[in-house]
Amino acid sequence: MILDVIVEDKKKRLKEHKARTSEEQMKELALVSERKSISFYEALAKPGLSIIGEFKKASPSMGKIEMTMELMDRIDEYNVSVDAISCLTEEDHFLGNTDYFKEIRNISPLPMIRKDFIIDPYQIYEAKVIGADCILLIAAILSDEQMAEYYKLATELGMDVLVETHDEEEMGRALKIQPKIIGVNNRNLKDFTISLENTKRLRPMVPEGTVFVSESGVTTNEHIAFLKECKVDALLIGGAFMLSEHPRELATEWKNLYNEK
Ligand SMILES: O=P(O)(O)OC[C@@H](O)[C@@H](O)c1c[nH]c2ccccc12
Repeated sequence: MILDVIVEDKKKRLKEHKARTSEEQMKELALVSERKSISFYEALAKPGLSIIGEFKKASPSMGKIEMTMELMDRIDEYNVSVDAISCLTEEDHFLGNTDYFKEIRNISPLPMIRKDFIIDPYQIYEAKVIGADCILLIAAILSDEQMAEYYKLATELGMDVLVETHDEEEMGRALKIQPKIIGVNNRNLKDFTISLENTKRLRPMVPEGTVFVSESGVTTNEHIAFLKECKVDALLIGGAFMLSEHPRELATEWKNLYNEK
């Protein structure tokens, strides 16, 4: 199963990272970091649809993504049309890294989420050090204890957390920690099939006041209309923006479509 492969590769990468900067050092760097986080939560909680625009160079489902524009130009467009940025830092399957993250951090005033497969507190300290405002915790790869512990650690470091779920069981486990932001991934990370029905099915489980994010597979106006019926607070969109030569227009069009009465 691909998710297992990604997590195994992550463990190897983690060893490399720890060999360069020890956990003790990374923790110290995180604790002395003076950067004040920008609220990811607020960016999504405000009235109307919010969009998290993602930057990624590849993915297991899309393969290597041909760049339709320079990184700078893309982020300039995101800066004026979306509410937050997601940047993949996973190296082996998404060709991400922490340097891209920092590069984007330097040219964007928007809150940013570090998108990775977090399985160790080290990555949370590292997220803080590279300037992340939020981290992703994927219920499918974490125990209840890990989810609770990592959520707390990120919060203590001043970051928000997007807890990602994919089915009822994961949603039930995630809700136990009462996260401020919860996401439903429409893509099954075990076999990559996409179903927006996931959002529809799990949406009623989420208590009012919790920010709800629908993630992945959003590519058409029909999808936007469908998700509007589900009443989401935010969408996480990657592929459609990466393949577009005009991500700003697309984001603006979809927001207008969603927000019109
Ligand atoms: O490119 P898409 O289908 O618009 O999806 C974006 C985002 O939801 C997806 O990249 C994602 C959602 N959860 C993840 C967990 C790990 C890696 C990637 C992801």
